[in-house]
Amino acid sequence: MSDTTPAYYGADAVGPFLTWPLVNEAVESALKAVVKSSPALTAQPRRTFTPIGSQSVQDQGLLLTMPAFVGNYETSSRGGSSTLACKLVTSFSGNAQRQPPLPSILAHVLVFSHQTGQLAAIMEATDLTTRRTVAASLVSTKYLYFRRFGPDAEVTRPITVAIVGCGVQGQMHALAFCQSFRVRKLLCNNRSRAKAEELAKLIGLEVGGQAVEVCESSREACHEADVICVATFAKEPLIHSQDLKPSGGVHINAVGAGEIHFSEVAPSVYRRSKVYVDCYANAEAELVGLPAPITAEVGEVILSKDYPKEQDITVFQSMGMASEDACVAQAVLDAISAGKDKDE
Ligand SMILES: NC(=O)C1=CN([C@@H]2O[C@H](COP(=O)(O)OP(=O)(O)OC[C@H]3O[C@@H](n4cnc5c(N)ncnc54)[C@H](O)[C@@H]3O)[C@@H](O)[C@H]2O)C=CC1
Ligand SMILES: O=C([O-])C1=[NH+]CCC1
Repeated sequence: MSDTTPAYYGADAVGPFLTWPLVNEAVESALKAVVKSSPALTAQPRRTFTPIGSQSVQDQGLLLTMPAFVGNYETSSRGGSSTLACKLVTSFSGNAQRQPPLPSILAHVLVFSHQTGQLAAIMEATDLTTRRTVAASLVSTKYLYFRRFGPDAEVTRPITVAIVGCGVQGQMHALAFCQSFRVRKLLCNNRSRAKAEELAKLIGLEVGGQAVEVCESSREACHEADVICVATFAKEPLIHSQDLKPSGGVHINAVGAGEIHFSEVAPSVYRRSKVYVDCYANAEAELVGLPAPITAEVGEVILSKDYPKEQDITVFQSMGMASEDACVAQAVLDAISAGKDKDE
């Protein structure tokens, strides 16, 4: 009888495989796979939210279950690939205040054989979640911002980036944007100044080569930014229309805010913007009340090459989707197996 015990991969085993080329490619595949006209076969039922009620707002938490099957999607290493997975992720926004602090978002992904349904692996996915979310912002910025200026703009065009919210997501966005694009200036703002200062120091140590400023307000951070990444739990808007560069030509990655994804950005911004999402089906359920129509899915833009105009204000309303986790987890598993095959 064959051994049916699933393999367990902890954070240390997964971490070395979460390189930007691997994660970006898997996330771009997922963004394209969910588009209706895509040749990939995707089933991504609505994710469930289980609220964990408590008297204290700080202690409130959520458990999300996120299943996805992505069949016959393109990868550079294997041609057509398929994946069946379910991510279990919790969101406890008070965790950062605990002693010692814990991440607000904690996750595992279960990866199944799409041929037999057997559970093949359980993978720690906290860092995977952070990186795939950042990758969705990187890919969106490439196609929704840079490509409006030409085919090589993501390599040649210098940009000023604002980071609003310098927690786990904000830090990883700052690092990845500075490492992936020509960032001439990085402007950091956080509710508590100490975290923005911590991030400025980290960027100086890890990247260097760009000016880094700590800003007292989100307005100060955003007023000259070409690209803005906002990742907080704020229920009230942090970015207003008058905070943006008067000339337009701004892209916002709206990443955070927990249950109401769009609360960080003011209606005044949405009303002037073209809004893009990772997936229509999730948007229908999770963006009820969004103060603007949705222009397209990011994957539609990648496939159609119908890029925004130079002076447009664009918002990537990132919700996070299970297909991204499934494609990244599968790519990590494939890389682990390829490494094992080489050793044998
Ligand atoms: N779109 C997606 O795929 C994903 C989105 N997220 C979301 O990203 C957001 C940030 O997550 P993490 O960085 O992991 O959390 P974190 O707890 O590490 O960082 C949150 C940051 O936001 C700031 N903040 C919290 N509440 C605030 C408020 N009311 N006003 C201003 N600033 C506030 C905190 O000072 C902290 O620096 C959350 O809303 C989370 O749900 C997380 C994972 C995936
Ligand atoms: O997609 C995801 O994993 C999450 N979105 C919001 C919290 C976690």
